[in-house]
Amino acid sequence: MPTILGQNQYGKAENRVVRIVRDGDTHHIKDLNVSVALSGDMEEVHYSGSNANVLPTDTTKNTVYAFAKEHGIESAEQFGIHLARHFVTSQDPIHRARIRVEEYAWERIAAPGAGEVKHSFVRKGQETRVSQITFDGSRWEIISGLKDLTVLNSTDSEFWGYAKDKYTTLREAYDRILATDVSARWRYHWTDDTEPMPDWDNSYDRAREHMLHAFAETYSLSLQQTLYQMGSRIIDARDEIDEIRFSLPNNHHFLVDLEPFGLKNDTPDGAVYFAADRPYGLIEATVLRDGAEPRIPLDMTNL
Ligand SMILES: O=c1[nH]c(=O)c2[nH]c(=O)[nH]c2[nH]1
Repeated sequence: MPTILGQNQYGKAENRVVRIVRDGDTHHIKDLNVSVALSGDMEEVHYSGSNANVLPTDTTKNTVYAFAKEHGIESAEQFGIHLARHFVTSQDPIHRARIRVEEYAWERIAAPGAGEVKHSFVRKGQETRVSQITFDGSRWEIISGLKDLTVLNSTDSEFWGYAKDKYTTLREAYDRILATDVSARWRYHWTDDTEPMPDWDNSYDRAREHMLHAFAETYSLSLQQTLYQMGSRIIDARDEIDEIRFSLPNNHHFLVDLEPFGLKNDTPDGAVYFAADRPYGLIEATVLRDGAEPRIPLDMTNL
């Protein structure tokens, strides 16, 4: 049976880069995990083992560190744009570069007496910022987002009126806990080098803020409804974003049956829940600007 090579890409994954800017004794830290994936005229290396078109993955790693030194890290997106442009424009056989960046946030330790410490940091335990930068020599695709942003509403959430069959045992809920670990990816309208770029950091902060406010302010009849509110709030408020996709586990909290111990656990005040970790409902959807093309992959969580 004849065979042919299908889709392929290669590069160095998970280059951990930490850059410290020392502004007198006040230091600033950027902490990234950068993955490079290149594709182009790579038939020969697969068919015959000729490496003539292969820029070594080791070189892609070195480039990440050299660029961090030479160009700095203004934002994850900007850094990815520099790298993608470099690989595609400097190597003829490379036609496409995809750079994935995870960013870990650090905050200064505030020590009693010393005020804010200028060079001691504690890693923020909250979400991880993520982005994916793709360049094919003419068009850009920038997808940014976050994962593991854990949120909880202790009221203003109901779930009832759902379809029922002979396997349905779920009790209708008129006041439940709604909790999730938000994983979101949004796609920027910007694709063309000649157009002004968004302010990536500001856009991230605003998108995160809109999403949290919508989560807090929505009186929820389902996690699906809350998801749509979170997405549409961002699309309405941020012109630079055309599409946003969410993957939201429903982190179930079940009231514990304490009847065996003669304890009633049916009042909202002091109610005791079992926080289950699995199985969980998984609610996923994309919210689009009207007319925009859906481009964020359905299974986006490793992106
Ligand atoms: O917000 C929810 N959406 C569902 O689709 C669902 N299904 C379920 O069992 N509980 C919930 N909650």
